[in-house]
Amino acid sequence: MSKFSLAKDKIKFLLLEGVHQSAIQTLNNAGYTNIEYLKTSLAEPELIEKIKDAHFVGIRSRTQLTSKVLAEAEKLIGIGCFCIGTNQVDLEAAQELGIPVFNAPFSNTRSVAELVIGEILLLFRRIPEKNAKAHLGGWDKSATGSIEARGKTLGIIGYGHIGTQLGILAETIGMNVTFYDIEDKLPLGNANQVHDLNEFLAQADAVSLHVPETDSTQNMFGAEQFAAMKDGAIFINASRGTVVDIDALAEALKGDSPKLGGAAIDVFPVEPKSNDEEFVSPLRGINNVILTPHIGGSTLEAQQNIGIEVAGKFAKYSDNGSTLSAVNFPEVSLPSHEGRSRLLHVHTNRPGILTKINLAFAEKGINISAQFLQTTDKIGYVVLEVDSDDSQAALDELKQIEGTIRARVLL
Ligand SMILES: NC(=O)C1=CN([C@@H]2O[C@H](COP(=O)(O)OP(=O)(O)OC[C@H]3O[C@@H](n4cnc5c(N)ncnc54)[C@H](O)[C@@H]3O)[C@@H](O)[C@H]2O)C=CC1
Ligand SMILES: O=C(O)C(=O)COP(=O)(O)O
Repeated sequence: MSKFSLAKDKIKFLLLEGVHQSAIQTLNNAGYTNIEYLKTSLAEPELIEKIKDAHFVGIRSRTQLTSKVLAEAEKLIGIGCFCIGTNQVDLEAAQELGIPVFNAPFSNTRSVAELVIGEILLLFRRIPEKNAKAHLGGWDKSATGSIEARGKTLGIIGYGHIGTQLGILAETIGMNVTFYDIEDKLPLGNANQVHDLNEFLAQADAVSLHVPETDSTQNMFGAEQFAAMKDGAIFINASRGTVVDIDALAEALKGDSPKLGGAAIDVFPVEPKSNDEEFVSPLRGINNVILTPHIGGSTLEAQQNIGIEVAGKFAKYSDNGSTLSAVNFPEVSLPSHEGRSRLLHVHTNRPGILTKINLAFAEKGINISAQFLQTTDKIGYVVLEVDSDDSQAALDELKQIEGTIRARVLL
């Protein structure tokens, strides 16, 4: 093993937020054993301390990987979000540092869709309210305000992986499904896309949000949107807390004749940093409101599959340089590379880099046996294969190329 490629047991993985043990198993199976595992997220100072010697870091939705933290992560080569959302990572800063960010775009989607179906049924029957009364010794046997889901309209905002599955499940219990999305989407089943948000809101008996946290979704739902909903409709948010104006939501749920019939909220603009911290919210104590601690994707099945998926992406990137499905990085899917050395080169995307590499190698008599290139607007990612005897010379040449962000060799 050469000095310029780390042995597998020297490659350090820092896994935070109690990711499933399947992640450790997957890494072990791939030969990676140097793993630090923590059940919690870390506040910035501790995170900076811990991340300094990590080559890979695995997080869930809580850990904030800001540009400041990333700047301190001198050895970091890969980030894994063991969840769907990647808004907790400064993706651009990671890209500029040549660090791919992976996530698990599918594994917990069914869990979220199932939870929302359950919540729709419970809210339509006013179960949260009746359940709370029964626990206090009350007996509210009444049909007032209780309705069936059959024949009602579910309006889904964000018709992606979760929204589409939710729509299919809702149709199986007899609901009509409409959706609102900034993109034109293929409607599944009998779903119907409505392009005007106000028209969409006026039709729906239940509105459920399934958009990512982006600039366009920040506070996209506020007083104006609640006012445009049907009287007595229910509202569900299991996407991100920043999408909804929480005070406006509280207003729409309060009073003697509230605008909304109920709500189920899983995500909040400010969430406790650990299970020991108090949950503070203007929604506490309001009738017919289900509050859950960001557990939409927290099922055993989802967590196990996510562990395998993201750890598998780490291993493929570390072993072969494959970046397939990275969210901030040129995607290259590569076979294993027996008998040859593979060089990975990340550079700022500018014309002529490949020519420079080829010229430099030709001058040194280094034969390139395979070459892969992918680019985004800002960076390019070249993977080259050379004879193992040439790998050190090739790496030295790559590091000299102007615009190089990172270069490393896999043996
Ligand atoms: N509560 C929880 O535990 C979980 C929450 N999530 C959240 O759910 C989000 C959605 O997940 P997926 O369905 O897998 O994402 P996705 O990327 O498959 O779908 C998102 C959809 O929203 C649409 N969209 C984006 N901006 C929009 C806007 N301004 N207005 C209307 N539509 C817009 C997109 O075009 C896309 O169709 C994730 O980004 C994550 O933040 C995901 C998993 C678990
Ligand atoms: O997958 C997502 O985006 C989620 O919000 C789930 O986050 P978590 O892994 O439960 O912290």
